[in-house]
Amino acid sequence: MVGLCHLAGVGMVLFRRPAERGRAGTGTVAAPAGRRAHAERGMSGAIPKGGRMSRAIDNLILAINAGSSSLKFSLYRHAAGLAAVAEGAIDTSGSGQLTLTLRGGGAPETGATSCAVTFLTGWLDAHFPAIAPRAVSHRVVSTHPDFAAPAIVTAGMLASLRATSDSASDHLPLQTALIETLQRRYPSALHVACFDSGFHATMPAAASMLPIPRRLQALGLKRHGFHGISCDYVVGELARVAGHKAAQGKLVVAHLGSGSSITAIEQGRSRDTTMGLSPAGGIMMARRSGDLDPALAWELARREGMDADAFHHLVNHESGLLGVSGTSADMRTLLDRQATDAHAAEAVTLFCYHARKAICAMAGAIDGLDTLVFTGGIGEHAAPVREQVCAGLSHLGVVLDPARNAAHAAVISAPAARVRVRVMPADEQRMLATYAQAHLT
Ligand SMILES: Nc1ncnc2c1ncn2[C@@H]1O[C@H](COP(=O)(O)OP(=O)(O)O)[C@@H](O)[C@H]1O
Ligand SMILES: CC(=O)OP(=O)(O)O
Ligand SMILES: [Mg+2]
Repeated sequence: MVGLCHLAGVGMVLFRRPAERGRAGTGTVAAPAGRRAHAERGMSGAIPKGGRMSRAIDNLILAINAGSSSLKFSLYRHAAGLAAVAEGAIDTSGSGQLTLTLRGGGAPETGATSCAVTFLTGWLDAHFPAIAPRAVSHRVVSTHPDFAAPAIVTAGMLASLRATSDSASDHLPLQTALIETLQRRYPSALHVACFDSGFHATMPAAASMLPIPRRLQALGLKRHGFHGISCDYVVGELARVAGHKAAQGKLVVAHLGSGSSITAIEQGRSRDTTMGLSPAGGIMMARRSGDLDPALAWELARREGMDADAFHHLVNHESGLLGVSGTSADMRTLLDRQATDAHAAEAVTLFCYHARKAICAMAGAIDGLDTLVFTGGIGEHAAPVREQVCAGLSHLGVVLDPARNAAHAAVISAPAARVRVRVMPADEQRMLATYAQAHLT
């Protein structure tokens, strides 16, 4: 399930190598920063013909987003706005070779290495050998109590992140390795850590408290939430495309990807979200179970002698779409197979049902719903999933326009529907770069 890659000076670094049958896949933050990400959108660039940018470019920001099934990166030139110079993603989900796909098309490049960090740095060296970015902005999935707002990376911060990396085992080992490697590669750059939970610091106590004894709460055990950088981006993007009033309204964001969560946002602030203490909580995901009956840990300990580490592995790596289908964690594969494979069909049905119930719960948290946004790899690309999720939400005022949904239109709700349903591409990298800009000026 898990591979190790050795990086000079970094030691053994974890990266995911799931043993999966089936096909490998392909690809308290200050609100003003969110608004800037959208106001300053510049031209979308591309690497030059011949594939190599030999001259030095000034004013670059590199944004690094290591998710649980992909390592996404964007290189921006920042001046008045953020102009993308190169954007891509390394697919880390499959059991085969790593592939890198540039945003905007082109054939995927295959890595000569099975280590995503080495592949990325090698690619950057090959295509942008002379650059010295002013900032490198890193997405960090951590629940460490000391970190919420984007901050300059320090040695102390890195040590704390490393010490707690098991709490987000799909993300933090790779993310800390990336910080260390890129610090060495770009020593003159400002390295900024952007915390995925920071956006959720505005959740009220009713949403963030766990109903456990106060003595345990005093240890800092609480619901943190994740995908906050994605949510912050969505709020800013909604303001840009639909106006301030829509962005300040009652908004539910369904970030459906390898990790999936549903978030309730009002007046641009997080009010509740499905992921909690860890990214394994909330709705069913690719390999994560989401919320379970608490008695399950006790039952498995009693019946199978399962210990804490085995339970942690079960709920993080063997469950979700993979566990229910028995064959694949990739929604594309399951949709392809559902007509002929009952377990694949059941996995899709369960995923959509969990997402639908969670949308109702999140609308309950903010007493209504004006806008529902689908984002993330599944949310952006899987029309049948959006259709199944929204079926049964008409009581909230959600009614899809089937043709618009099939076409992945920006607005997929029926014109007369009370709730506006949107599809928005996730762009955590642009948000990361915007946070870094705030540290440069
Ligand atoms: N066309 C598609 N149809 C259905 N699912 C898709 C499609 N494209 C991507 N996905 C799903 O999106 C997931 C990746 O989502 P993403 O948000 O990029 O994940 P992460 O950020 O966790 O790496 C893939 O595992 C795949 O299941
Ligand atoms: C928090 C989380 O699950 O992130 P991702 O979906 O990028 O893996
Ligand atoms: Mg992601």
